Amino acid sequence: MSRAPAILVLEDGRVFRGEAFGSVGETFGEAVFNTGMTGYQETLTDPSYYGQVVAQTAPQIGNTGWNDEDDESRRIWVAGYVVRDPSRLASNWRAKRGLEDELASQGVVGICEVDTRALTRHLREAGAMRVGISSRTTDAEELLARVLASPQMAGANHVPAVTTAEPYTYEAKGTAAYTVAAVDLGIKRNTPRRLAERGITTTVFPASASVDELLADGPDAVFLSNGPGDPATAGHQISVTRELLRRRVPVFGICFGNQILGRALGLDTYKLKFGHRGINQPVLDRHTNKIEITAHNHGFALAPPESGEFFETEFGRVQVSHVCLNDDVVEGLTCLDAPAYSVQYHPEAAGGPHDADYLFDRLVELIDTVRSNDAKGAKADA
Ligand SMILES: NC(=O)CC[C@H](N)C(=O)O
Repeated sequence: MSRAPAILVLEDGRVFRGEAFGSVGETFGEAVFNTGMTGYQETLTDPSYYGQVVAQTAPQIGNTGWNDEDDESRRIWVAGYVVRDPSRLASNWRAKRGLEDELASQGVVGICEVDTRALTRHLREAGAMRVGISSRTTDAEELLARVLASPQMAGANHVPAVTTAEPYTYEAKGTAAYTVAAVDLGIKRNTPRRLAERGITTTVFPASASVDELLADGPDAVFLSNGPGDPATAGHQISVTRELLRRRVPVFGICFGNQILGRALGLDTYKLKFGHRGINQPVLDRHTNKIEITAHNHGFALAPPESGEFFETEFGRVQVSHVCLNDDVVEGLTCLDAPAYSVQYHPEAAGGPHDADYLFDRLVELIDTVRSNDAKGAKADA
């Protein structure tokens, strides 16, 4: 297959030359790398990647084609895609078409035949930065000028671009025992699916939903999803979360949701040098002292509290309940005096291992505890 020449230019001037992959054109975003050996369809359709140009460190991508089941949302969200060697064959019983056809039909600009190992090592050394990919020009200087004029990830509010316009409901499987209101900051389909398996009916709300809208049908808990952009821009959701904490509504947050809960509890967020993106990140759960292998996709993180594992907030004591064993990054919070907890990674996986699935069981346990305390309280009042 003959391909047009393409170039990739990083904002520090480093240039990689390759060939056009997917749509022919030009695109800009934050250059990041994902280390997953599998799961490229889920990666491409994860709304948390909005605004990012994703390089896959696995050398050959596309082997299992594209199917009709594994999309994690309604479309591909990455700003651009970088691979070493596109598979010439799509071989899987579920494949409906090839990866490149899908990229082209969704207008996603990519580049292949790039030394993704050298690119990744460069990003690890120099940190995540802006990048441009073009199959319209081969002039690196000209593209660099446009890269330098493109927007930064720090300070980016990308949630409005990915959130649902209208609320929708995902029904529980079997007996419906619980209801959850989910704030869609860029939710992946596997989350309501995981909740449904536990008898939870989930209503997914636009990110702009107010506390009253979220609580109108009396849900048992509120879920804060993953999502793209800088958590420092999520002021509305942070104040919604503070109100939920005040009203003692159970809250569970993942990824962006963990950053929102943390900020609502008074912690700061900061940008990691190059982030965590992959499906084999070791995390310690301090509740059980067990290590789980987890799926990550985050470029920001919660700043560790000065007091260490435990810290005091206006909502009571909080524990840093999960930490990443590669670099000690805060990976989860548990409120000890309020019904709220969160993790920085992806218990819904897709792609990735299922070690963290227990976190959805914890939500059911939390709701049951709150329900039985409420029942006791009502009895005591009577
Ligand atoms: N997957 C996510 O929710 C990512 C959260 C946030 N956008 C970050 O990069 O850290």
